[in-house]
Amino acid sequence: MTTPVQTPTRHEVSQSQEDSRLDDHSEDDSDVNRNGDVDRDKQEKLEDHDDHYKEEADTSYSLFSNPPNLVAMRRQLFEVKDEFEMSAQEFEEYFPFVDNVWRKYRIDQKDNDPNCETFCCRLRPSNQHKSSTPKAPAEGKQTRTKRKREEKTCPMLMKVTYVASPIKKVKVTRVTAPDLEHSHDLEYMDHNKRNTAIMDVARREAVRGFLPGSIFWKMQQEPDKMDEAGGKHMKISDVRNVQYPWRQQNPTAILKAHVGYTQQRTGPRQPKLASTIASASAPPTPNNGAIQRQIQSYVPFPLQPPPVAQLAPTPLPQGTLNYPEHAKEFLYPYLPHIPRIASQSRPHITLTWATSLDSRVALLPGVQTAISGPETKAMTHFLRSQHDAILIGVKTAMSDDPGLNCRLAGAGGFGGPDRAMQPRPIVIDPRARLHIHSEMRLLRAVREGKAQGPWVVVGPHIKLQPQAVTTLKAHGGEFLQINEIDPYYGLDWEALFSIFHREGIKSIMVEGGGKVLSDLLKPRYAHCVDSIIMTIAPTFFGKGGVEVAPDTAFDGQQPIQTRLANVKWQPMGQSDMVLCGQLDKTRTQPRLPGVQEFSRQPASTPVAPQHAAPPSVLPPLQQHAPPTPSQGPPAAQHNANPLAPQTQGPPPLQNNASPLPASNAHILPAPQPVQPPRPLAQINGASTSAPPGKSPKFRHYGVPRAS
Ligand SMILES: NC(=O)C1=CN([C@@H]2O[C@H](COP(=O)(O)OP(=O)(O)OC[C@H]3O[C@@H](n4cnc5c(N)ncnc54)[C@H](OP(=O)(O)O)[C@@H]3O)[C@@H](O)[C@H]2O)C=CC1
Ligand SMILES: Nc1nc(O)c(N)c(N[C@@H]2O[C@H](COP(=O)(O)O)[C@@H](O)[C@H]2O)n1
Repeated sequence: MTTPVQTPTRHEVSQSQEDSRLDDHSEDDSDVNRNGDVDRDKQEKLEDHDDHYKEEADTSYSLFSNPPNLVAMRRQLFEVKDEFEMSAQEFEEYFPFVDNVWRKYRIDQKDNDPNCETFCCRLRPSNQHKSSTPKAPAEGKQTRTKRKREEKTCPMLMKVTYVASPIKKVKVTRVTAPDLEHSHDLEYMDHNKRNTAIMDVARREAVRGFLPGSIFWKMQQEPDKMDEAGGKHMKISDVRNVQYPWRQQNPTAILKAHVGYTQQRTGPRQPKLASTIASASAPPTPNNGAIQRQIQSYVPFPLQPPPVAQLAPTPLPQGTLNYPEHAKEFLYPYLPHIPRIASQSRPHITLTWATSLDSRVALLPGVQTAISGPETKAMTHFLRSQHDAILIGVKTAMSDDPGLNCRLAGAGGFGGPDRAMQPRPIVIDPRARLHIHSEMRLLRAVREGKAQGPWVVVGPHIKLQPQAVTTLKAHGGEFLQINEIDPYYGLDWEALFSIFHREGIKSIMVEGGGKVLSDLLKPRYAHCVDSIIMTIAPTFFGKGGVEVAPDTAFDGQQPIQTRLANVKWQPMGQSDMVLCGQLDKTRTQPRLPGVQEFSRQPASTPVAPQHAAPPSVLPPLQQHAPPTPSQGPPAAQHNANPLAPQTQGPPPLQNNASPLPASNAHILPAPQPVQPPRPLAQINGASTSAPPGKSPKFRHYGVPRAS
């Protein structure tokens, strides 16, 4: 028998937290050049940088202390074929490995023998009344078990009799008839519920302040021990659950990583990048089990819906959407690209929303407003299927009561396998204002098997309602209490994204609302944002609508614009336009080239002094050379509506692997003959033709008003 691992004392825990804080060195993505290659110099610097990660000094120990013959003992305690005896100490050691199979069975008081305990299989139907609201799952149990349990029942009973002899021992006897078996195997129970012993392995590390991702990774380093202990189906969310009470007590603790975990995160920077990625799709080999599992857990949902043949023949729910194959090509360059994600320590971020022409996402605050037509709506659901998570602000959650799931044919709950293609909804709710109740659409969708449990991100020192915690957890959701929300400065998005990345979220689709999008459009977050996909509808909402607009930013004293690069436009449906692009991270153009062209002031023109732009604002004109015609795709591609019936095959596509066009030149009208520049005064509206002595009442643009 092995010695149980000592749980560290409170003092040891806090000491080790103090000793070993994990500095987060999120890299920006500029080390990956346009061809997707990692820049060598930058790579070397980053590798040096990584040496400064503070990890636990020695984490080379094993997390497991499995007793001998564990596989056989678990089997014996599961089947209870014949009566057998073991020492009471042994029973106490082995039983926690099978308590996901057995629970205590209440028998009548009169039959109660104080030396006997009866256990029934956890699938034995209970006589107690079942409440309609789901209960919080026991630690380590997956909520989806609930549905399976309703399908499967098992009558098995066993009895444990304590015998007082020189050494205390137990007699384990089957109560049910000898020919009666469990209606399921042991693996079925391991799949549905974790046993206490395997959860204790995670718990011991959790209370030492390790990151859930790191604990999970460390456990997977010993896959055989994990399997023999019944942990084959363990998930990172189990580790998070087991750490939850400790996190509540230690809200300010900065979690640390095991040696090797951070290297694993940054693994692709190491020379074996190509083979590591290749192994994600290779069949498992006997000696790469640990790596295989790890990579599988990081691979986002399948990028394509499963082939139709795999879909269940049952009728699809009402509202199931389809997005045609040929229309997807246009979006691919802007979607998460697994090898690229693997080379960065933050998730791929796509900002995507539907907007009016005056940049509003809703007619009024709190009013959910349909903007997208049916085709662009289906596109949104395709985008959802391509990301690990969807993120929204709490006001969107409160006003829209959204489902935030993927309703495309082939997604989990829409003809596809369990939760396939379903992203994790994430709500930013610093003050825990969202009322969590079982009838909200986010949770209803989970119960219907059509969504993942949502994560609600709250700020530090928030007292959570126990009922809200219970309800959320019962639906596979989580409250994530994080320090990266400051009540004054707001959220540190970069830090938050890096946390998500460590929690296994490798791509996030940010849907809104106005506040969240405006925040992420600020130049200071440009390095976190990979793509922008907007649906623009030909409508104005007016100034009372919910606006998406970053604050005006300055570079020194100069105002700077937030400009998109690598832009593609695509008409879609009756009247929508989809715009894809990336935030221009170079910020070399303080003004639109056209404005500079018009603003150039001929020496002879008199200019009203109050409207003259300070010359220093204007960089030299030649910096803005017009894009060469070869930079844009042919105009025909731009005009093709991908959702129009396909008569001659799909529209011409861009090669995903090639760099995106560097400008939006292809959407501009054909070049006009060059006109001599007009005087600045006309453009700025300081009409030089106002009657002498009178200042102009209105500003006029274009042709000066006749006096
Ligand atoms: N057309 C479209 O595509 C979409 C439209 N919408 C619409 O947008 C509207 C909601 O937008 P809006 O009112 O701007 O609200 P948001 O949904 O952006 O939520 C804003 C709230 O989220 C929290 N939050 C967001 N960002 C931060 C941050 N950086 N730091 C700290 N807290 C943050 C704050 O919560 P707290 O106040 O508690 O501090 C804040 O008030 C709805 O009407 C919805 O219908 C939404 C999504 C998409
Ligand atoms: N793509 C798009 N077009 C619109 O017209 C919209 N109003 C939105 N809104 C976003 O979608 C959420 C609703 O999602 P469910 O359909 O309930 O799953 C809403 O909350 C906004 O985030 N999007």
